Amino acid sequence: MARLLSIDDDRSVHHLVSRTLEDSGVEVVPALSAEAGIEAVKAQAPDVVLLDIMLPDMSGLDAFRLIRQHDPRLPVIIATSAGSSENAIEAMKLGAFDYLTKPIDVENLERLVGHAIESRRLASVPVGMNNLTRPQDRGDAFVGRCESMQEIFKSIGRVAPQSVPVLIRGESGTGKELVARAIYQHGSRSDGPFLAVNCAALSETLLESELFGHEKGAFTGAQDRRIGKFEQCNGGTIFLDEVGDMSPTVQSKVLRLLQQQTFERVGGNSTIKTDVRIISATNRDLEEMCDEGQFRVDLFYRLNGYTITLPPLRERGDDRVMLLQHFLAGLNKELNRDVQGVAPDAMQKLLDYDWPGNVRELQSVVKQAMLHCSGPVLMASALPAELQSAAVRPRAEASQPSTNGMAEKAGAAAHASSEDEAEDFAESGFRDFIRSRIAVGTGDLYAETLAEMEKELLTLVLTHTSGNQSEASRILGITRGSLRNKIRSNGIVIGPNIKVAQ
Ligand SMILES: Nc1ncnc2c1ncn2[C@@H]1O[C@H](COP(=O)(O)OP(=O)(O)OP(=O)(O)O)[C@@H](O)[C@H]1O
Repeated sequence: MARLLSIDDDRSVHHLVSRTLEDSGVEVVPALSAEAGIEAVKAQAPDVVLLDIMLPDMSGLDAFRLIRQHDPRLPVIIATSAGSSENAIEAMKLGAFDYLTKPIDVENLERLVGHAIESRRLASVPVGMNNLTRPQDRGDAFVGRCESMQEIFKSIGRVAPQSVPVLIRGESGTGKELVARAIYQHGSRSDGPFLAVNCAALSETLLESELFGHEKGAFTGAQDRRIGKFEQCNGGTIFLDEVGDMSPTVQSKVLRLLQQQTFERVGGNSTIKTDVRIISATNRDLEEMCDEGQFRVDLFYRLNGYTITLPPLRERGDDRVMLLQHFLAGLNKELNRDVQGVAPDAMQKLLDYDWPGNVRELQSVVKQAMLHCSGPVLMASALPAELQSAAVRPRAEASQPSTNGMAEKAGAAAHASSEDEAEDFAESGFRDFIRSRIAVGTGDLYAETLAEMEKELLTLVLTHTSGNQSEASRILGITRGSLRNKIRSNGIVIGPNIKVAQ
């Protein structure tokens, strides 16, 4: 659960903030003075601070400086009354996350707190580049053992300590944001801020103002001066995601910033200097965009001080099985489940699929499948429709996992179809099934046997009760709801004959 520390001498503000954030699952810790707030920063490890600029015992700006000394990455949102926005702007220049004017607009508060918590995650949750699946570890594991991912990890290590701009390329969902965070965390600016901006998520005007700030009255709705991310991020690292989506105006301002580290706020005359490292990412073909005049060639070369290109998931061989196990372990914890393995036919479908959405899609498929199946084994019938209908690629073309380590389990499973196994199990019985799986070199026998036993058990009992589910649930000693889920997840069809759908 995320935690917000609200530092304000007005109790009604704490009340309002708690009520507003109740449904977002954010815990609110109140502090009535700057001193109490600074103590709470140390003792309670909040993820975000809402700091009133007018406090009884200290100026908000001084309190902000002390908070920064303790935790330079903690996002602080300044709350200011109308007329005292100059102080808030000053705090923004010093690196505050954003500011709100009182009376607090609850929608704005909710939005800003959401952004701040996400920003805290990006900057502070460590990205562990190791091959071990240890869901108990704090942080996000960056899983990859195949050669191309090992090269990526080396590249991150090589480029992180230098201040050169890095361009991260790769299809959607391949882990570009993880790479950006790893570069920041392993770099020489890791004590400075890390701010991420998605260039595709904002209109041209809003993106320009988000990056460079604006002066009061620069455009309709610009009621106050606003400090942009480049100014706020002085001394830090900025992550420009979807950089191919910047308009020509923004492109030329970013180019100048890269060349001279200077810019002007929108509607402003004074030139501002900033020292920011730029990491950018895209899944677009920037060379083609340059050829077509949609992206500035000089900007492309500037951003591209060093390139890291992530391979698509379908080309990562054994890593697919490792990632699958990694997500299963994490989701078991998150969903309070105990799924221990993947049925052979489900594994085959997972390996045959092309994964256009890459690692993000795999993560979401595993979650959906876990929500659909109730047993200890992830069954093929629980997989979403796109995997059920995916054309099976010829084995020689598909990048199949090798037959050692984790992948052996899936590799072995690939040698026998689910129908063969079901028949084996029914006709030759339990022992023969186990012997035959050992003979083909399985490394996942526990899960395979439980999966087959569950299908067999349900089919036999439902046949005995002629499809009567109340009677079957009584015999099995499980609730009717649980039986219904198991029937669905095992693909059991109740008709004149009780059978497992093929
Ligand atoms: N190698 C990996 N190990 C563990 N998790 C990964 C790996 N690669 C990606 N992920 C996870 O997959 C999800 C998508 O990754 P990420 O957001 O970094 O991709 P992206 O390339 O930036 O996507 P997009 O192009 O859509 O912005 C995240 O939840 C991330 O933690």
